[in-house]
Amino acid sequence: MGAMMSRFWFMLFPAKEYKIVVVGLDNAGKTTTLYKLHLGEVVTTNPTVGSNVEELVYKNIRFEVS
Ligand SMILES: Nc1nc2c(ncn2[C@@H]2O[C@H](COP(=O)(O)OP(=O)(O)OP(=O)(O)O)[C@@H](O)[C@H]2O)c(=O)[nH]1
Ligand SMILES: [Mg+2]
Repeated sequence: MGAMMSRFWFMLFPAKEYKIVVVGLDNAGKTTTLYKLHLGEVVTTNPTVGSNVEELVYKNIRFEVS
């Protein structure tokens, strides 16, 4: 029921979408910040090879953060 209501809500009021690219020096905390926003907790990280991409939803706004 909740999932159906949620789908109906997003059909009526589609989420705005933004793409955000986070850049910074090595070891600056980019991955830590991304996963804190995504998971709500501080995770143990390793130096990123390539990039991390996650989708976050905040106040009906969808962010693709990489
Ligand atoms: N003290 C402190 N340490 C942090 C903070 N944010 C991240 N760190 C630590 O800094 C180190 C590097 O964090 P990452 O998130 O991996 O940094 P990054 O910018 O993604 O690094 P690269 O992927 O190598 O470019 C980790 O040991 C984190 O635990 C912070 O706000 N305070
Ligand atoms: Mg990283």
